[in-house]
Amino acid sequence: MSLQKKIIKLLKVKPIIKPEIEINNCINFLKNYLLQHLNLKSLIVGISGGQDSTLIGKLCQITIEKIRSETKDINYQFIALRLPYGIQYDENDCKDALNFICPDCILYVNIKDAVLSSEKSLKKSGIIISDYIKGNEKARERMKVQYSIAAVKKGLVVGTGHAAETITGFFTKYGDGGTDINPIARLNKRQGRLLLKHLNCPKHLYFKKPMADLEEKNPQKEDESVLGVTYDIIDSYLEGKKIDIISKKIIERLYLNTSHKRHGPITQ
Ligand SMILES: Nc1ncnc2c1ncn2[C@@H]1O[C@H](COP(=O)(O)OP(=O)(O)OC[C@H]2O[C@@H]([n+]3cccc(C(=O)O)c3)[C@H](O)[C@@H]2O)[C@@H](O)[C@H]1O
Ligand SMILES: Nc1ncnc2c1ncn2[C@@H]1O[C@H](COP(=O)(O)OP(=O)(O)OP(=O)(O)O)[C@@H](O)[C@H]1O
Ligand SMILES: [Mg+2]
Repeated sequence: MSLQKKIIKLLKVKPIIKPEIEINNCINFLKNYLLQHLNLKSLIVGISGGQDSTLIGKLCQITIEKIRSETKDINYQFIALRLPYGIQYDENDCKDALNFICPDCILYVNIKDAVLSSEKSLKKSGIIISDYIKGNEKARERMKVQYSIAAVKKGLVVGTGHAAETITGFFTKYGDGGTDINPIARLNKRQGRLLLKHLNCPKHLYFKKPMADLEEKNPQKEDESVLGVTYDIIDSYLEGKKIDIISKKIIERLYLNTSHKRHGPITQ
């Protein structure tokens, strides 16, 4: 079996999807998990103003509304987290995403002081972190805040990771990769876009160029410029299509180099 076929099988990506079916699949997946674990009462997602968190935020809000209506238990809630590092460049997109999602609750925690404090403490021990490493610290600080809130609010941290990120390892280990449940893991980037379109999301949110926006020296750097390959090509690869040989090599190298990110800690 070719590596492409193995990856597709492992990540469970379908070549063609029906958005309404995938939306219901995600909602039922989240709903069933919550109803099987009655100690959990909330879903928690960091909302960045980007495509993935807009989709997951909307799916979580719909799920919670459904559970509330079926169980008559008003304690179930969706908590959208604003987690900027200082001032966010795409603040307006974030507001638009929240208007689209209409979350039960919005909490705002600025992660800048915590990240700077961590950088300062490391410096005192002689460890100087680069702008790139500091970017990963931001992602881990966001993870930490989400888990603090989950602990207080009986929550489940919902991940926004999808197959185009998983295959390339394009996430911070134990940062945005550190979550409890990932409803869109089997979708690629353009399939996520299809779901948002079906949910009547404002176009500018799902046509926005994907960006991690973690580096201070390169604000709003597009993911594709870091990856060296476009999401469109990654998506085609994941759908089993034939792509050009250079892109295939880039994707498969990224996949093989990041295998440690797709499982738990290495044991003997
Ligand atoms: N072979 C190996 N076996 C086991 N563990 C290994 C390992 N190699 C490194 N490691 C560990 O992994 C660490 C490196 O992993 P990590 O800390 O993740 O760091 P790294 O993979 O270098 O950086 C994360 C990348 O994801 C991008 N990102 C982050 C967040 C969000 C998004 C987004 O748009 O979605 C993208 C970010 O821009 C960056 O390019 C090492 O410090 C080491 O501890
Ligand atoms: N400023 C932020 N505020 C809150 N959460 C954030 C912020 N930045 C990143 N996150 C969280 O980290 C996740 C990973 O970031 P990522 O950039 O992959 O996704 P996105 O911004 O939702 O979509 P896109 O990939 O299209 O930019 C986000 O989905 C979100 O949950
Ligand atoms: Mg983003």
